[in-house]
Amino acid sequence: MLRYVTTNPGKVREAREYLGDAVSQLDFDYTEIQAADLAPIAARGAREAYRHAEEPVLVDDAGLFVRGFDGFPGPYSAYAEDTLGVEAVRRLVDAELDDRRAEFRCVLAYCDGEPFAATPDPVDRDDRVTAAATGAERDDQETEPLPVKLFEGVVRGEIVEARGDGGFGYDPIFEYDGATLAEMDAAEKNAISHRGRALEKFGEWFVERQ
Ligand SMILES: O=c1[nH]c(=O)c2ncn([C@@H]3O[C@H](COP(=O)(O)OP(=O)(O)OP(=O)(O)O)[C@@H](O)[C@H]3O)c2[nH]1
Repeated sequence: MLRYVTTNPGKVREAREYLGDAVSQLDFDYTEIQAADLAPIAARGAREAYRHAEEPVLVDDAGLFVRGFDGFPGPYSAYAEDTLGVEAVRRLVDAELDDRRAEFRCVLAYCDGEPFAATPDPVDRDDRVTAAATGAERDDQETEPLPVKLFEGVVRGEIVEARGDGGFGYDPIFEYDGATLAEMDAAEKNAISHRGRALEKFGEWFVERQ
C-alpha cells in the first residue's frame, strides 16, 4: 500500500481520482523546512514520513506562485491561506498588480527506503528535479541519506474574482483557460492541474518500478 502523506483531504481526493485504491491517506504532519522551492521541503518530508511509517510514502507539497510578487506566497501558501485568507490574497493582487499571472506548482516526493536506478529517467525531464531526485542532497535527519524521487507539475493561469465551489484552497481564484479550478470537477482539474501533471509522471514511473 502506498501512503499519501498529507493532512489535506482535498489532495487525497485528487490523488485517488488518479491513482485509485492503490493509495491511502497518512495524516502525518511532517516538518516543513523554510525554503524558496518546494522540492527540498517535499524531499525532507518524504524521508521523515518514511522513517515514521516504514512503508512507501508519497509527500505532496504545493503552492501558488504569483508572478508580480516574485513567487509569493509560494512555499508559504498554506500559511498565507490560514492567516490572510484566500480572498485577502486575491485583493492584494487586485490592489497591487496589473499583471495577474500566477502558477500553481506541486512536487511529489516518493520514498520507499530503496535506491533508484542511476540511469536518467525518461519521464522526469526537469533537470532541477532530476538532480534533486538522486538523493544526493544533504539528509539532515541521519548520516546515511535516504533516496527520494521527485515529480513536479505546474499549471499557469491568472488570479481572478472567486468563482465556483469545487476543489479547495485557492481554486476559486485561479483561472485556467476561462474556468477557475473550483469550476472543474476532480477529473477536469486533474487533467490540467499541477497535481494532476505530477501524478501522471509519478504514475508512469511507479508502474515500471513495481
Ligand atoms: O487552490 C488550490 N488548489 C490546489 O490544487 C492546491 N494544492 C495546494 N493548495 C494550497 O496551497 C497550500 C499548500 O500547502 P501545503 O502543500 O503545505 O499543504 P497543506 O498545508 O494543505 O497540507 P499538507 O499536505 O502539508 O499536510 C495550501 O494553502 C493549499 O490549500 C492548493 N490550492
